[in-house]
Order: sequence, then structure tokens, then C-alpha cells
Amino acid sequence: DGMIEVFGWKQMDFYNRGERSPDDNNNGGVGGVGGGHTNRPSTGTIIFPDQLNSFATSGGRSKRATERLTSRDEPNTDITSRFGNNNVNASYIPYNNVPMGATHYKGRLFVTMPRRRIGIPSTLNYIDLHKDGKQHSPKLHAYPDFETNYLNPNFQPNPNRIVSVYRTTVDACKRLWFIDTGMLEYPDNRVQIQRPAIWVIDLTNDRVLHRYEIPDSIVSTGRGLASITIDVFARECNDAFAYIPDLVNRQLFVFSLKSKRMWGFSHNYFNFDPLGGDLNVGGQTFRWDDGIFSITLGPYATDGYRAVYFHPMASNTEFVVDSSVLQNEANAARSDHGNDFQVLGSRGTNHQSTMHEYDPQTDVIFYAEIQRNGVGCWNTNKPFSAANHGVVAQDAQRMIYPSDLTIDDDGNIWVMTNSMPIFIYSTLDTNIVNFRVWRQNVFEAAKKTVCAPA
Ligand SMILES: O=C(O)c1cc2cc(O)c(O)cc2[nH]1
Repeated sequence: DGMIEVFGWKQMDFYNRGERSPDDNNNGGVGGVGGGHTNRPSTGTIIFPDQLNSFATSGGRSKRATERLTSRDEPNTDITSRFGNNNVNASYIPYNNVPMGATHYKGRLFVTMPRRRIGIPSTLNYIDLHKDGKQHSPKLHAYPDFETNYLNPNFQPNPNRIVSVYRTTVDACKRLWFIDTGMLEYPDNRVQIQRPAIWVIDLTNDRVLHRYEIPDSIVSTGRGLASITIDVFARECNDAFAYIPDLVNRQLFVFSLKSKRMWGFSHNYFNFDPLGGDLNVGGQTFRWDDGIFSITLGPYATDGYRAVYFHPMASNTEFVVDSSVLQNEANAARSDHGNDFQVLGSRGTNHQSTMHEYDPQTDVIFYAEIQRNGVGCWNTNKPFSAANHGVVAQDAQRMIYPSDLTIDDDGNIWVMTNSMPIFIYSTLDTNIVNFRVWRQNVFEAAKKTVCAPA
């Protein structure tokens, strides 16, 4: 029965746009100035490379705009909003706020805003569904608070602050996990403010439980750490494993909460498919080479381990490995993984997927599919094949670029569609709805599709 539109925004807005920024001058309290899209305190200027500034003044599109592009090229390096605000120190530039992730837990919908442009007041946010759930375009609250999300204009590192988050997940122990990339991914000007870090927040009291800085021996920067999946048994919360796909370096990282150790696997199956990178989304034609992107977990087997499903984004193929392989750090050092990593098969042509998730009630994996502007599915009790890949929802106007798909404890699928390719390669029309959140119960979603449980 398709997906139900829950929220829609022309542009995102916040309860705290950064007007009252925390005072970094150790004067205590909340300093800063009041009113409008004010400048940040003049304690430092934001550094931009010359070409960005020249582009801003020239106002033209970069020469590259006509050449084929990859996800690494972002011709619209227009650092200033086309709509009014040309102050690079502005804390809130509406046009630049493109939401990426959506995760629901007990009345709060966590929405991420990765810092890929200037003017983003907070990168980790939530919508209070009890208070604001009836609005069509609710404002965002910073999570866990504005201070933790504050970006110091001097780009000073601060372990108590979050720089940029792509997606979040909630585990079986009521904890929110995410990766702070520590990086401002401004076009042609990536700035690594601080080490990328794995954060764990207790959702029963909003207190930070862990912040694990990812060592340089694992990754040099936080680029490409865009999602995280947690493997934990509810009764053994400290014995949790986090699986982290790196879409840029094409590695699968494993973090053990118990041992606080991290290791990484390399495998050809993490690479993008050269025949799967030509994309046409929202009227934009481009070529991306994003590798392993999303990881989801099947049910526990009798040995206490489970299937770990994964796929690169620029690909139509699904793969699987057993969690027992990933949890053994010694395996990461192997030059040959034998047959441990397996090909499941192809979902069909133009079935490139960002995020997917397994639902334990229906045994169905649901896929966010960017070329089909919608949601697909596969019932894991059936052979993996294009014929057994179903269509849950499709809408070429309203579901452009599903950037996240998550399933909550109540068996509801949540999808964010954010029109991202239009933002990157063209210009969003701020007079129409560009961002939407969708919801559907897993049984309703699978009904009338080839994925329907027997
Ligand atoms: O979440 C995504 O879609 C995403 C994150 C990310 C980071 C990055 O450095 C890229 O080059 C692409 C990209 N896509």
C-alpha cells in the first residue's frame, strides 16, 4: 500500500538557528547576539579558498557543470545562498540545509544535516512527534542540544562537539549510535576539524555514553563514513559490535564496544560496479562511484551469529557475510577471505540503493532505491532474484533520492527523500517541497508485492 507522506519541507528550519550561539570566550552562559541570521561572533573568519570566493562573486556555474560529474565533483560550489544571505559567517543559510538521515525512536524522529555547506546551525536534530507531529513542516531541535552541535567559526577541535553526521541508528539497548565525520565537506574545500568519532548516546536520559575517536591507523579522515549498523543482543549491551561501511575507501570497519578495538576488512565486493555508476535522478545525469554503503542484519542463527547483508551504492548487487567472520579481528588481516563473502545476486537494472534494512516481523529487507525514486523489497525466505524483488512505492515527483531508510521498534519503515542530485547538479526550487519523510507499517508495505509474507 505504498508509503505515507508524513512531513514535507520546501526548506528546513530550526528552533535554534544559531542566533544565540554558545559563548566560546569562556564567559559562561549563552553569549552571542540575538535576532535574525546574525553573524557569528567576530572571533574568527571562516576560511574559504579563493576559487570559492571568486565563484561566489562571479555567480556563474563552474566550467565543470557541463562535463560528466562524479559524486566527488560538486559544481555548485556557490557557498552563499542564492536566496538572500551572502554572508559567509551566517549561522543559518536555509537553502544549504539538506537533510540526510531519519531514525525514529519513541516519539522522536532524529534528522541529520551533514555539513556539506556553510550555514547549518546543527548537524544532529530531532522532531518532537508528540508536540510537532501534526505539522507538515516541523522545525528541528538540535540533539542532544545546540551547544554540542555548535561549529566554532575558528574551526577549533572540541571532543564535546559534533561536526557532521550523515545517518544514525538505534540499537536494542535504547542507544543512539552515529559517526561524527569530524569533517566539513564543503565543495572543493574539505576541512577535517577533528578526528572522526563513534558516538553512543543513552536515549533514556540523553547522556553521552561513549565517544570513540577512530584512530589514524584505521582512516586518515572521516570522509565516506556515512552509516553505522549495530549488532547487539539486548541482554548483553556491552558486547556490541558496530559495522561501518566506508563508501570512499571501500572498506568494512568493525568496532567492538567491549574491547574498544576497531579493525577493517577489504574485499572486491565492497567496490562499486563500473556498470552501475551511471545515474539519472531528478532530471540530472551523473556518474557516481560510491562503494559499500549500507549494512543490515538478518535474524540470529542457533550459533548466535547472523547474516550481514551489504551492498555498494553504485551497484545493483547484494552480498552477504556471516557476523562470525567480521567479529574475529584476525580475519581482517587475511589477504584472502576464501568464500566467506558471498554474492546473493542482482536486484535488476537501475536498482541502485542507498540504505536498506531487514525487518524481523516479515523477514523482508526493504531498500531505498535512488533510480526508481522509491522503495523496493526482498523476502529473505525466497531465492534472491530480480523476479523476487518487489516494488513497495515509487513516485518520480515526490520521492526523489531516498537518502535513508530505517525501521523502528513498532515495525514502521521511515524514509527520507531529499532531492540531493538536484541540489548538487542544479538548483532546488524553494517554492516546492524538496524534502519529505515517509512512513509505512512493514506488513502494509509488503502487502500486494512479491515480498508479502506467506
Ligand atoms: O550519504 C551519502 O549519500 C554520502 C556521503 C558521502 C560522503 C562523501 O565524501 C562522498 O564523496 C559521497 C557521499 N555520499
